[in-house]
Amino acid sequence: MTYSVKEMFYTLQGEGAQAGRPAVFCRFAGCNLWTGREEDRAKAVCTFCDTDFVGIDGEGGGKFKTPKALAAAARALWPNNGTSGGKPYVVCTGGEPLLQLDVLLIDAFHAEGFEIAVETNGTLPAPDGIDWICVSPKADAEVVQTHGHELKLVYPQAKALPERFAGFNFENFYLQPMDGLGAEASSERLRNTEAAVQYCLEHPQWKLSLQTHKILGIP
Ligand SMILES: C[S@@+](CC[C@H](N)C(=O)[O-])C[C@H]1O[C@@H](n2cnc3c(N)ncnc32)[C@H](O)[C@@H]1O
Ligand SMILES: Nc1nc2[nH]cc(C(=O)O)c2c(=O)[nH]1
Ligand code: SF4
Ligand SMILES: [Mg+2]
Repeated sequence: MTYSVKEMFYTLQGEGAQAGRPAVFCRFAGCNLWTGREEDRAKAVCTFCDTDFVGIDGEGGGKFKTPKALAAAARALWPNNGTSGGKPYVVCTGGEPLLQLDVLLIDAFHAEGFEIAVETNGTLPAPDGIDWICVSPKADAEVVQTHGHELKLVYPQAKALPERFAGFNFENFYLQPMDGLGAEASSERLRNTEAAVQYCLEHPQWKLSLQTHKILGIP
């Protein structure tokens, strides 16, 4: 199959249990919970998305005709072609990466030496072979991927209380404060961060995930 990638870049994982780890981000185009068009946001299943995943026009983006071509392009972004120490790490995100990430691409990433992580909304089952599965549930979408390495709930979502997911089979449970989108974004982020801190303190199964790349001003 042909893979449609919005952008691909090398940065630090900003969120969750792997925050601070150098990673190639592969942002697949398209999502099953929102078209990505602002005029459709209010009636979408997922309404708070902070990401542009439409098209293939970003840095490092494009159409990749084979798994090998995409994996090689990702590997070319790793410093010194992998002789610099550290296991090459690719984070597949989007959009919704599980619309496109298949076993052939997983095999191709592994053949390039990558450890593979995925950031998914959990509405599609993850294929075998992914090394790190992060599920981020959305209030109005049923989660079918109920096991993995981290569950990272954007908080607060009125119809997705943490209690709904606390019994799922994950190694780590995170609350990530919802970032605002409009003019009041920074005051909303602060208010949501305070609420998330309070919830974690009262329910220590849960840890706080900050979007540290936004704080640092890196991609
Ligand atoms: C853009 S999504 C792409 C991957 C996948 N579609 C998903 O939702 O997990 C990447 C991460 O950003 C989170 N996210 C999206 N919008 C956010 C916002 N406004 N504030 C905080 N986190 C957000 C998502 O919940 C997810 O954990
Ligand atoms: N630095 C950085 N870390 C991230 N972790 C998850 C991201 C995402 O958009 O999926 C993301 C992102 O866009 N940038
Ligand atoms: S599911 Fe993920 S990519 Fe899709 S709209 Fe929501 S946050 Fe954005
Ligand atoms: Mg992001």
